[in-house]
Amino acid sequence: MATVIDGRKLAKELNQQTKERVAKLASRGIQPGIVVILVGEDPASVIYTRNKQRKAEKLGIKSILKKFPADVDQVTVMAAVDQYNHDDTIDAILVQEPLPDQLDGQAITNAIRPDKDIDGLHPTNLGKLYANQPGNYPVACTPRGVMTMLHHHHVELAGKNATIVGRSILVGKPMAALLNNANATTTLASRHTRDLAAATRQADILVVAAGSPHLIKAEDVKPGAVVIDVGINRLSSGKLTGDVDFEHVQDVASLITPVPGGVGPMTIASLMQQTVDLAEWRHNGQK
Ligand SMILES: NC(=O)C1=CN([C@@H]2O[C@H](COP(=O)(O)OP(=O)(O)OC[C@H]3O[C@@H](n4cnc5c(N)ncnc54)[C@H](OP(=O)(O)O)[C@@H]3O)[C@@H](O)[C@H]2O)C=CC1
Ligand SMILES: Nc1nc(=O)c2c([nH]1)NC[C@@H]1CN(c3ccc(C(=O)N[C@@H](CCC(=O)O)C(=O)O)cc3)C=[N+]21
Repeated sequence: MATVIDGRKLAKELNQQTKERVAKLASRGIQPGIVVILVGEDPASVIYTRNKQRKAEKLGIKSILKKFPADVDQVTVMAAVDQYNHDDTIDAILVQEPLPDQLDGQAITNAIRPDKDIDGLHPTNLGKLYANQPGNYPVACTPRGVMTMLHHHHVELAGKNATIVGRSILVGKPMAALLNNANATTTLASRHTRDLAAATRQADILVVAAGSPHLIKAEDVKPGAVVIDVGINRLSSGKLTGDVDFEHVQDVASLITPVPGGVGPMTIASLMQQTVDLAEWRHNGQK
């Protein structure tokens, strides 16, 4: 029977540290600030955005929500990014995914100042991550939160097989890079993977970020594996569920994250942590 990772508890501990760092900055007259750009009314995004706003306020971080209607044009969003790039009270810019089709998300990401790029999606930051460069730069908050969880539970990574299901630029790809940088042997799977079960069964560490409920079943998991479920799926019953058949996989795994209460709260805590990182780096002149 697996040990269930308590993401809420770990997030609380991390948030406490962040709060103390915010207080230290306050004594220097600095308040970290984040702006979330939300286009349209995607219901999931609205909920996440609300959670982020609430947490920021609790920790003493300035938080702005910049909302645009779903039919906003490229020039208007680019102008907003430019405005926050130059706003000295803003340390972190987050453009909520998904964006409507008429917008060029890549161009918007590329317009964000790399030292305010809280999701670590700017090519400069992605390049540093892939090159495994030392130094201070932002990394996508979900994979960062997963790494914090793994370290907290003393999960050995060097020489282990890690399979990541899902290759988005926000989750799967940076997750694979972080695990590979930590000397795990990584397999990055997608819909094109011929034998997904073979890829997941060889994993000592299995991270699932596909957005498909119950994609991973007990027989897909190596006995004793560490299973991290990033998926957030809303069932027709209204209940939230991950990508892993938790009920059965917990009998096979050694460590497992639940949904809700696993990766989600750690994503938000990591977002807050990294907002303070960005504020410290910028104000200390370390780019
Ligand atoms: N807990 C948290 O903090 C967060 C949770 N999420 C959740 O994580 C999930 C993934 O998000 P995101 O990465 O943005 O999603 P995307 O939809 O951008 O990417 C999904 C990825 O999963 C792959 N995939 C989907 N179905 C299968 C399948 N049956 N077999 C193999 N691969 C598959 C896709 O493959 P292909 O590339 O071939 O299409 C794609 O690479 C979602 O449920 C999202 O809500 C996201 C961010 C944070
Ligand atoms: N640019 C961008 N960056 C993101 O990081 C990003 C994004 N866009 N778009 C949407 C996804 C999704 N995401 C979540 C964050 C927190 C929870 C979360 O707090 N979940 C809680 C509770 C959720 C609830 O109960 O409603 C939990 O799992 O326990 C979920 C999902 C960030 N995302």
